Amino acid sequence: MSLLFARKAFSSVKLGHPLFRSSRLVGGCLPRYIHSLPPGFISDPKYDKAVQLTELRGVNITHDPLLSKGTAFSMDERERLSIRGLVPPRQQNMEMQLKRVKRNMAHCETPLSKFIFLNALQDRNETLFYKLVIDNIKEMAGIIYTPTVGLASQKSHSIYRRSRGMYFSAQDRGNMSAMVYNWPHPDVDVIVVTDGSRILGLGDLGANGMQIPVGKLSLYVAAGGIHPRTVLPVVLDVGTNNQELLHDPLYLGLPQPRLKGEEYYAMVDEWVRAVTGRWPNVLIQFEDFKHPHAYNLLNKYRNKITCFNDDIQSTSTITLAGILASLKARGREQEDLAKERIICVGAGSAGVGVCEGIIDCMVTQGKVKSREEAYESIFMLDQDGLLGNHSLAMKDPSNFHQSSQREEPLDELQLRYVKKDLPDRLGLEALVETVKPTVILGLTGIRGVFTEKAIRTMSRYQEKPVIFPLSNPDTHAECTAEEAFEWSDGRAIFASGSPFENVELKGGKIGHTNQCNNSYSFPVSSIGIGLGVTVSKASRVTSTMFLEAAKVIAELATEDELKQGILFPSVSKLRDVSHKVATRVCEVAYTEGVAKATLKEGELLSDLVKDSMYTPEYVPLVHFEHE
Ligand SMILES: NC(=O)C1=CN([C@@H]2O[C@H](COP(=O)(O)OP(=O)(O)OC[C@H]3O[C@@H](n4cnc5c(N)ncnc54)[C@H](O)[C@@H]3O)[C@@H](O)[C@H]2O)C=CC1
Ligand SMILES: CC(=O)C(=O)O
Ligand SMILES: [Mg+2]
Repeated sequence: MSLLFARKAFSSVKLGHPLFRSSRLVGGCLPRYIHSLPPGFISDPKYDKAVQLTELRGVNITHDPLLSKGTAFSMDERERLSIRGLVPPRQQNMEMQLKRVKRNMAHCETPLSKFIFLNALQDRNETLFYKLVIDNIKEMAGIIYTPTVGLASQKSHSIYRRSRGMYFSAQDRGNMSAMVYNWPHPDVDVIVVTDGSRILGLGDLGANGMQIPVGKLSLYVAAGGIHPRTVLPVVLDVGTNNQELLHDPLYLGLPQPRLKGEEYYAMVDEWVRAVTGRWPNVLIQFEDFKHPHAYNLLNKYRNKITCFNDDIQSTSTITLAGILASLKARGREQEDLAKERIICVGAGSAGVGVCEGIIDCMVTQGKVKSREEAYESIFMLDQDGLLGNHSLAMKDPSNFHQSSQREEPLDELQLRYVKKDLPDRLGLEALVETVKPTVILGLTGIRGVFTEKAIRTMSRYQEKPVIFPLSNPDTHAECTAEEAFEWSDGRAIFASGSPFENVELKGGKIGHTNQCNNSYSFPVSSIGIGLGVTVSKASRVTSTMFLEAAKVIAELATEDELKQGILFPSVSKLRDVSHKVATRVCEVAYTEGVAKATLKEGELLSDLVKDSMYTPEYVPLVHFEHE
């Protein structure tokens, strides 16, 4: 089909035509692209690849980041799409554009200025942005995501340039089902939503929290191959209790205290109804909701819509994968998970979520008689110390955490972890001496919680202590990589939520650091899961998907890597790993009967996933007339 013919052929295509709603409908004669074409794309044998349809012309194209190619528009496109004269005369390819972008970025002196630079690029030309991010993923992820995204969130109202995503505020109650139609793209596959109440370990940042959904979805696209046209970052602005923001005239969210109780849940409910009303198959990822809202919302919606909570469920996947891989690295069997003694410091959404995933795995391995027995392996602390037996507390005050008395009673989930034979509020250092843990996890958001004494004591009992300070950003990690290696005499198996450089050890050895983060680790967990759910059009996100994803990830590091304390495969395999995780998640979706995508006879799930993955490349633009 020539372009001329394409133009004629599509001149009668109306918006609302199935072509614009589902790429599958064009697939019958175009098997290679059956699943991969996003709405508005069609295969053109002349190019042996997809072409993108647009009814726009001129600046409406050059100013649209999803359509723009900057200086790379072909002469033919400039002619046909009324772009001639609107961009400089010389056509350049993407390689040349990348050279310019990198050179300009090198002038940015701080991580925040790099963040602003990349944001601006994303707002001009998403294809080029994603090409840059994918080709330089390690460097770029630290800017568009943690740690820099933390600082960008704190300063979001000061550095604001242009809006991305959608805000639904308490003022919008009653209007949300109409408002969702303000989003210009007809198909949305993935929404990441936050209420800004617990942004990384930085606390309540209100509407500034938008940077997190934006950053996570950028990684979804770059690492997971979800099409950028089908993702939607959202903030639910229910107010903020952050006094500094409330008193800052530049703050862009509602300057009012957070909604509470029924009012809060009613607003979330209205929003869920609005988005699922317009996009019934959308995957909703709840992100950075404070405890107990995080669990309450997950429990309310997990069996009704396609959703999951990233902090609770995917953190569990990646942490479990890290622990399983560490077992191999320590010369033990993965099936011996139940023999581990794990201290988890932090009893919030992430801490409890991670530990529940570990318990699920112990139970499926069949080495414990009951779920209750599995809980015996995990010791959980909050800011007041161990969740222990209240009647044993305070016999020897020197052993106890010196902080305030626990204000809230433990909730149903935390109560599962109470140790009846250990005193309540036992401090970390005394607990480490008592329990001699093999693994210590930090999910508190508090820098310095892993003290020198705690780590040195742990290292006395363990040849290779597994030390995971998982809080973000790096300034809020429970300990640094240097500290972990120094206090363990270089023997730690180390993983953190935000990236830390490898540490030079005595004798020229290297202390390898791993990044264990729900959305960005080598590999990714939520992204692989999200891709699998989207491709299979799963109606529910099930616990088995998270567990199976962990098992896939735990198998990926090579023997040699494991010996060096490297738990996850190298960055160069990032997209391969997303592909593997997504394929396994699809298998689970079909096995559990929640997949809705119809498979063609003989079609392999791994091909289905591969064909669905977005790659940033310029595709020919074809104009069609809207009748
Ligand atoms: N690496 C990763 O992929 C992820 C990391 N996180 C990090 O985990 C942290 C916590 O997140 P959530 O559980 O959602 O927050 P949350 O607010 O629900 O829970 C925080 C918990 O830490 C406890 N805590 C606070 N200060 C403490 C102290 N000094 N000692 C011991 N416990 C203390 C609190 O009592 C609470 O139980 C955040 O910093 C976040 O960045 C969260 C999700 C994913
Ligand atoms: C990584 C992440 O989701 C968090 O720190 O909240
Ligand atoms: Mg999070």
